[in-house]
Amino acid sequence: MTQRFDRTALFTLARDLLTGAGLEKAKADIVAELLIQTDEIGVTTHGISMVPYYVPELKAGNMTTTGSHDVIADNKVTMLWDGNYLPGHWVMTQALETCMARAAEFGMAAMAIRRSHHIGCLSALTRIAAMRGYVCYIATSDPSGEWVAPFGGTEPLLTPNPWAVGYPATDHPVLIDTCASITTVSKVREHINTGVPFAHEWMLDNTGHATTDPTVFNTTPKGSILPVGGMDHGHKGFAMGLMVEMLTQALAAHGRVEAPTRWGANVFLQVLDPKAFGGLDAFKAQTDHLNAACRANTPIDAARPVRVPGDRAASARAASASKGVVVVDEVLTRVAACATDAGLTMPTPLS
Ligand SMILES: NC(=O)c1ccc[n+]([C@@H]2O[C@H](COP(=O)([O-])OP(=O)(O)OC[C@H]3O[C@@H](n4cnc5c(N)ncnc54)[C@H](O)[C@@H]3O)[C@@H](O)[C@H]2O)c1
Ligand SMILES: O=C(O)C[C@H](O)C(=O)O
Repeated sequence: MTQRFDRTALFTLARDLLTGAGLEKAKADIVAELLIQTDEIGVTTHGISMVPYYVPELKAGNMTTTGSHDVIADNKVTMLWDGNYLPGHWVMTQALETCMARAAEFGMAAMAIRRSHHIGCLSALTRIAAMRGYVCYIATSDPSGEWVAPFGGTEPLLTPNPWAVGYPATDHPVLIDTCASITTVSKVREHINTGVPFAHEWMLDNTGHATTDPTVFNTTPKGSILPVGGMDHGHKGFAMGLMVEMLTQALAAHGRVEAPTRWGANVFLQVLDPKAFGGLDAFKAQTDHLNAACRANTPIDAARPVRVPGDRAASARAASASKGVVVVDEVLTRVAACATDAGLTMPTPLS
């Protein structure tokens, strides 16, 4: 079940919950704005859903409430930052602005970031650069997290390790955003909270059997999420997961070697300026052509035409603007409990 809410009311609630837990207002404005934009593009697991997870982090001092990142290295086109466990959405807005400015000057820029806090939905971030005419790649891992076993193994060792590419097209950006595992930790938590098994065998129990049961996360020893490709060709998801850990931790010279125990995010960000290659118009001519050919492809099921990544985000944004922002019941229950704890009133649903 879902309900729709006014975006300003949801933004205000998210911002007030974050400032109430100690985050300085300028940063809370940015985090809350990006969380609501995430809900607006239909990624309900990583929108306002994250606030009840961030609040205890802020209160415990695990998510830093004030201050800035440190620049560890700056070679103009390549950079390394330390995020000091500041809110990932804030760190990423600073990193994106820096990389877009460098890409405008040099054609491309890449940055590794160590010790940010969680950066949320990657396509909400790549979309910022794609809307401004850039190609943007973002990958993230958490060197303190162990949720996904290497293919052929049974012990969780990696994180879901999402990577995303956003790039311009005429109608709306293409937003590819996918984990190296079949699903996310947040989705597993949602299924545990609602008691609903997965429709397919997306999990691996601690004896190496594929299962629909999300609660294998809670066994001792712990089960895990299967890599993309599952039991059949999970070597592909494992390969993607290794790539993301390398880009985000080896380039950041910080990762599992240091064995951090604090929830965090290492990031790799790359921005390319099509103007420094064949030009933005020529770029869009190619992406528009391929997108149109994909959408025109004869579908297996006429009721489910081919969609290009980013199409659903665009239609969800349009529906959010006209009808309000969707919040799923599982999220609403946790956000309402968080609001009650903070002495805040929940907004009234629109429908
Ligand atoms: N910050 C973090 O640590 C972290 C970790 C894991 C995931 N996440 C976020 O969680 C979100 C969900 O990740 P996910 O891997 O479950 O994504 P997903 O499986 O829902 O989608 C993966 C990709 O497939 C596309 N897609 C989905 N259905 C499609 C269809 N029928 N046709 C064409 N394209 C389709 C989506 O647009 C997306 O590009 C992402 O936004 C990700 O950034 C964040
Ligand atoms: O929530 C996390 O701990 C990581 C990530 O956002 C996920 O959902 O997998």
